[in-house]
Amino acid sequence: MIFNPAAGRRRARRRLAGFLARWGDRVTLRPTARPGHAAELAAAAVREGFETIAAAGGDGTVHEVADGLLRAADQTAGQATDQGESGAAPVFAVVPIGSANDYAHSLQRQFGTAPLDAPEAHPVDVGRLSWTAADGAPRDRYFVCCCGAGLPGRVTLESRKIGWLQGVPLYGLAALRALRAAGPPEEWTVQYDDEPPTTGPTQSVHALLGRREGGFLLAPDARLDDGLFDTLRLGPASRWGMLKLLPGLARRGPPTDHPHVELGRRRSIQIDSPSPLAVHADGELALIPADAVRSVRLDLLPGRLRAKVCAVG
Ligand SMILES: Nc1ncnc2c1ncn2[C@@H]1O[C@H](COP(=O)(O)OP(=O)(O)OP(=O)(O)O)[C@@H](O)[C@H]1O
Repeated sequence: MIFNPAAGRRRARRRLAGFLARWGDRVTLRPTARPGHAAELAAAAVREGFETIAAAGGDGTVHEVADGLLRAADQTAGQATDQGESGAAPVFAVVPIGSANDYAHSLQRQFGTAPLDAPEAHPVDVGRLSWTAADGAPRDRYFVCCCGAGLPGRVTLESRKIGWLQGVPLYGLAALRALRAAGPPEEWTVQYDDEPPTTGPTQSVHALLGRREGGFLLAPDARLDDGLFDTLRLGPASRWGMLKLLPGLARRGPPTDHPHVELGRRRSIQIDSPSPLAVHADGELALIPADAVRSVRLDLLPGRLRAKVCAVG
């Protein structure tokens, strides 16, 4: 179990105590020491052969553990295939002790909770964000719940500067600040699957596997195992138009009849922007404008992970 002591505004330790009173004797607990450490610990746990790898934290911890697990599983599967073995990836368990716990919400809603030692886990889809770095090297990042480019990336940047809120109030305030700082929407070219690309003023593009992004219900009907992203593209809404949209987005999801809201279900998205992009993956910053990346691609990998969520407390 990879445990982020900084999750849940540092209330994680207390939230975990009751869980460990029940499961502690069957768990190898590995606390993180810094951001990014959870991915390294997850990769090491795959190489050590653990059958279940749990992320105890919020969505950032879930993201890092899943990314590290999948990356290491790719390597061990390659080695196992070379040696004629099956190389099944470990089960990914979520112990939600963070603030928003968006991924746990979707897992629980669709599959219910499961004990940590139960063998059953559900095949779920995974997203892969890929780009070419400024040095010309290809890079990628797995995500399990959501990925957002443009405004949501800038909202994530703003949220890091606010230490005293969490959940929807945190991301609501961060959205207000990001909107205040934003210029007019730029002309992005977006291509879904093998549809023709379209170019137009775009605030943001979102790809959801789960239902929520930063606590906002952006994809109320999303399913974790349908082989599709629920996509949302926000067009040239004015700041005032965006402000009017936000409360509904938090509670009910995007309107289906709004002229600047484009919804869909797709397997891949290619985004090209004239300026460097801000992109988050599961709420963790994957790209900031200083990275000078203007093009990203998102691909859905169906049933790539076996996952479950455990009840806490
Ligand atoms: N030991 C640590 N010290 C400080 N930060 C850490 C540590 N380990 C991980 N982190 C970072 O803590 C951040 C927050 O973690 P996480 O998202 O799990 O909790 P949360 O923000 O409370 O939950 P949620 O995302 O569900 O609202 C992540 O960006 C992660 O990289």
